Amino acid sequence: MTEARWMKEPRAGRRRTTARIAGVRGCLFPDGGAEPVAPKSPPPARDTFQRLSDCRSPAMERPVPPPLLVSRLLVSEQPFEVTLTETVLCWQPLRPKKASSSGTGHLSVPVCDIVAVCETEEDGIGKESGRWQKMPSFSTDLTLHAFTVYHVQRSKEHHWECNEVTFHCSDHLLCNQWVKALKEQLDLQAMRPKHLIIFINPFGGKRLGKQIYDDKVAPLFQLACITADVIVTERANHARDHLIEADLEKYDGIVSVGGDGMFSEVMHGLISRTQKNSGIDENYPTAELVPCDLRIGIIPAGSTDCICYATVGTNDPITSALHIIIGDSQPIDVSSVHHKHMFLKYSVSLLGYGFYGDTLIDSEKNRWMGPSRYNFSGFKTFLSHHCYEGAVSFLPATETPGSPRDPKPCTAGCHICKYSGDQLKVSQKAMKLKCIDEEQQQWKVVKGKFLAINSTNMSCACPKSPKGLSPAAHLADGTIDLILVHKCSRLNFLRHLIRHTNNDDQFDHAFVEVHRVKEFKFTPKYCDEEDTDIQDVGKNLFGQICRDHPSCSCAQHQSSWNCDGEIIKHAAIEVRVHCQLLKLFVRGIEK
Ligand SMILES: Nc1ncnc2c1ncn2[C@@H]1O[C@H](COP(=O)(O)OP(=O)(O)OP(=O)(O)O)[C@@H](O)[C@H]1O
Repeated sequence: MTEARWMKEPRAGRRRTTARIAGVRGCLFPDGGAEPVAPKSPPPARDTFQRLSDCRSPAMERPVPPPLLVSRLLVSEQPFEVTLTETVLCWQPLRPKKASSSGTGHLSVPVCDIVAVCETEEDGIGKESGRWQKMPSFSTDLTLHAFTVYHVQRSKEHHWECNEVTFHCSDHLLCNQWVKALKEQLDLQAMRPKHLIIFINPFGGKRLGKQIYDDKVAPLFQLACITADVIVTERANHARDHLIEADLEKYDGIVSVGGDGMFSEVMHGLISRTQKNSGIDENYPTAELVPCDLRIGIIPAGSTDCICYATVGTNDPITSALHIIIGDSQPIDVSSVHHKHMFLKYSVSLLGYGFYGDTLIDSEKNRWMGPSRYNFSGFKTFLSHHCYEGAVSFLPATETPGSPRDPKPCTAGCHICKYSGDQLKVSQKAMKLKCIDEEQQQWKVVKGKFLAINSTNMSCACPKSPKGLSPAAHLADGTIDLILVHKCSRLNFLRHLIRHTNNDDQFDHAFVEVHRVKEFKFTPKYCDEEDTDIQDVGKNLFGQICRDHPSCSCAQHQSSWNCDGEIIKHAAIEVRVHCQLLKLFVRGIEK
């Protein structure tokens, strides 16, 4: 790996806020201007939850660590006292009034938010203007010594940008000392990936995946010295098949460039590979799946990018690339879907029968329309107003704090997810020891005619529905929010759908019920002929309900399940959540 040195042209994804400077002021410390660096042993790797508390307010919440380096350097032609500790780089103006007009804006950056540090080549010629810049009178040397720190800058609506600040030093030795000290601190950020495998779907969304990666993401990875094996997919399931066979030992993470379907493919490859390595049979519905070690990053380049939006708060490729670079890590729950004793799919966002299943089936016929196919097919499905008769059996999540009606959403560092993750692991072990039979737990059954049956593992927020289908769903608490929309008039259903796009409570309707569950099963009233055992279950559940009532508008046929944007043909399914099975290069939505 070579260090990236490409600071001549400002590129997409990096914002330069500091003015070029043309002079240096002598340092006050006799040994070249820097206080000595005390050698430290590396801190243990910490997950995003722990590192978030470091980043929030290092000075207020914990004792201030001793400085590793202190120097007087120039930033935007103004003298600053610059201090580096294990957790923060800060620069205090020595002439505060002038500093406020210098435009630097940022006076400290947590070390965990630093993307890269590079020595900057300066020769007294303003590289942007091409003209000589005004030199301060004390400068005797036209060759300047500077280094640039690239760091995460929060922008509006959860967007992150890569900002940069350039520090000018009196001599090369001091400059080297700073670059070395900063790089040493970056090397201690043990959660950061160094080598990635990247899959790009060239046909997802508006077919811009390759361009988005080349223009916005690759330069940032290069800056952060992240190397990558890039595979542009040539067919559907290319990424999944590759992951099942490839040597994954050499990678620190996997990146999916595309939409939710592409992410789903990568996720299936990784989960199946992990189970294969551990000798777990995915077809066994109650198998305890083994959590995946590698994290997955999502560079949004699809039509909806719901999974990215619901875990980051925006679908912006640069923001996602920066979360990958700084090594964020957020566990997420995954549901497994089985039909009888056959594994069908995994799901992390929406599993929807009826309205969302029918919309997906129709939208697949209209792929040529691009992302607008979802609006078109959604409208058609709404007009058709099909409802489907069946029975939903579910196991309520009783040990988990929180409810789908909570006013507060799951955010970065969520205590419920952390607590629930720990608790569920303990209770799973206890369950194994005591051999508690699931039959002993309290299953509930809801029979009826449904316009939609939706199960969500996360809020499922997306630009069209900023709060999502289940605004209080948690990313990693080991539960599913099960939303049952019973048969109602078109107008009422429209009212319910509209509430997904505004701040009104979409569950506050008599025909909508929502449950937080660990498992559920759906048995349609009308089954395929080969599903004889499901027909038997159906006979027990339904008797003669509705059989001779064509006017009730129940479709005699079945709908399909929309599983994270992929179609599942079987209507009768069993779904079970696996707490924190997967990790993403995100931190959840920041407050
Ligand atoms: N080279 C390829 N040719 C055809 N299909 C591909 C290729 N690579 C991946 N796919 C498949 O394309 C499907 C859709 O991709 P993707 O999710 O990236 O875009 P999208 O459907 O437009 O976005 P979203 O899922 O967010 O709505 C995925 O199921 C994936 O398996």
